Amino acid sequence: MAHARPCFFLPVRPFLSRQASCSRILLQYPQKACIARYRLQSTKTDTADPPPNDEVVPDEPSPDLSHLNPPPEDYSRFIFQDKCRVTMHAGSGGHGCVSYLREKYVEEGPPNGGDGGSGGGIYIQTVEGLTSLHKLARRGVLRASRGRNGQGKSKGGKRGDDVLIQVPVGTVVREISRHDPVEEAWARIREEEEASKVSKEEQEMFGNPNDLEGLEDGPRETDEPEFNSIRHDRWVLHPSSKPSDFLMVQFPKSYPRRQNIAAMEPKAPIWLDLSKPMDKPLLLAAGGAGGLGNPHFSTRTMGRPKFASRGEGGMTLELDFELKLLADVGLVGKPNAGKSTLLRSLTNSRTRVGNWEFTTLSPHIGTVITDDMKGRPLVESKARRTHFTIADIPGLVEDAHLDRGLGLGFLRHIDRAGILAFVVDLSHGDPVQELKKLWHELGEYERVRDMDPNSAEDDSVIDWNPFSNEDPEPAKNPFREPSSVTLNTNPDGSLPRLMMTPLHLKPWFVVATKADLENTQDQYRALQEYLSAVQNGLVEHPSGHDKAWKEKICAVPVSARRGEGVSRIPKLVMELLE
Ligand SMILES: Nc1nc2c(ncn2[C@@H]2O[C@H](COP(=O)(O)OP(=O)(O)OP(=O)(O)O)[C@@H](O)[C@H]2O)c(=O)[nH]1
Ligand SMILES: [Mg+2]
Repeated sequence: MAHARPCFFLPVRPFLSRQASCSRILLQYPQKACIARYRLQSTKTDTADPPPNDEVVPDEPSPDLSHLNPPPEDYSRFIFQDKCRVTMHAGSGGHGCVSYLREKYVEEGPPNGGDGGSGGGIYIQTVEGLTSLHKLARRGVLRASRGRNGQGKSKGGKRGDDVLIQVPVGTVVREISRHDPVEEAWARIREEEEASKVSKEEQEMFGNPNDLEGLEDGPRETDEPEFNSIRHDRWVLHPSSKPSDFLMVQFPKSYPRRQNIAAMEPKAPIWLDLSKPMDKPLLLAAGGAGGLGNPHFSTRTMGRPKFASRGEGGMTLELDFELKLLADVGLVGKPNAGKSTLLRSLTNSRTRVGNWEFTTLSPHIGTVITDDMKGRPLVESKARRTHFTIADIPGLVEDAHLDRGLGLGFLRHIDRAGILAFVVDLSHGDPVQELKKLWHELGEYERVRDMDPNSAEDDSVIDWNPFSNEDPEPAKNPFREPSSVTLNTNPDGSLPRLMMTPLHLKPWFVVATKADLENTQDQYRALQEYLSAVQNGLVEHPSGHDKAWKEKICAVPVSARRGEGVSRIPKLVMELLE
């Protein structure tokens, strides 16, 4: 029996060969093919070219020049934000529930309203790998969710979801303002107690309470039960109840409550210096405590209370976040000096390079790996470090302190750098004068920084150490005042000061770039002579300080574009890091 042959009609497209589809793309976008060919050619010719100036530049294998002098389409957009302000709302607590047991043959069951869930808290954690605050800045307002209300059958409400803020290592968090409903309620209660104390004293003295003024304010629930004013902001009433039901009800004194974890909050006002990665989050603001269900208020005289308490409001914090990048080496130089090219030649960074000023508009960090990933160091050092980081910031122009160019704002990112590397262009102007001008701008930056009113508050900075095993001091009073918690204080109770080494005391060296260009030897020689004179104390230190660091000042001639001479820099940095 003959079988009918199955016949399939398949679309032709999926069977098009890969080569055919590629050629179709090339037809559609001919410029792409050109770019690819250009890349191939440029790599070939660049590697074949010998360096023109062999005297200054040490012999080294020439790397792929397209990496150090990249074509424009190689640039990746880098969104960077180093400052932002964010408002955060901790969740408020859910309300307690008014309910009673309902069962067959139980006519008037006991109260069984559940407690409200507590509100979600706000936590912060530093994470390695993050480099910018732009994600946080984009959010603007953060809200932790509210706790759910309690339910009948003694069911407690679900607690609100927390908010975790992840920030880069090196973020400084400062409080701008806070609105804490619990704290405000306590302040009101204290005021009322003061006022009632004064009124009692006056009653005793004059014996005429009718003459007194201003004593009607505030909750007087226990004093005058027959004229109860129901405080709806504190109590949830049974839905079927009428105000007249509460005429004879004596409401208990209700004090604002906090969650127990609120004792872990840092002292107000918040000032945190998060300079290390944290393995667990730190609580910034605990959510409001949940309200209590009606069983909490049953007494011998009132077995079935018709009310439950409301949840507490959550705290609102307005915080300022500032990122101070933590790099071991900070590159300081004029625009177009070749800082970014140097960073690219030393690291895998993809910082933008261009032959015009202000190519770099935001700081970039690159990491130099100094071991071969097999435990063997490529650079011998006593410090046994396997890597160090370099920060490239936008160039400094003359009179940057007068807000010329991009100003001095970015210099705060090299505030914490252990070593300063001055990048001077040998092919453009006098490198000695360039170096002096850069030091002058650094001095001006320090002067402006110290004049900053915020720096006066440095005493209150908490350099939070996530690795310390000491727990924050427990609160003595459960209804604590904000100042009762201290975090990582010194034994004498004072807060540790955030230490910033003055810039002139930091080790520094000079990177003389563009040494491959013609007529740069004389400039380099003059620079070297000047630096040895500074080291021997024959001329004034360019910072103008007598006690400035001048132990091992040197200049490294490099052609960052060809990647030549740059291998001296990791060795030098490792020596200085020791
Ligand atoms: N010949 C030569 N050119 C270099 C060298 N280093 C950098 N350049 C060129 O100098 C120009 C500026 O380099 P960048 O690395 O962007 O300079 P920059 O200091 O980062 O500039 P800004 O970001 O504006 O501050 C680019 O065209 C580089 O190719 C070098 O060693 N030799
Ligand atoms: Mg640059």
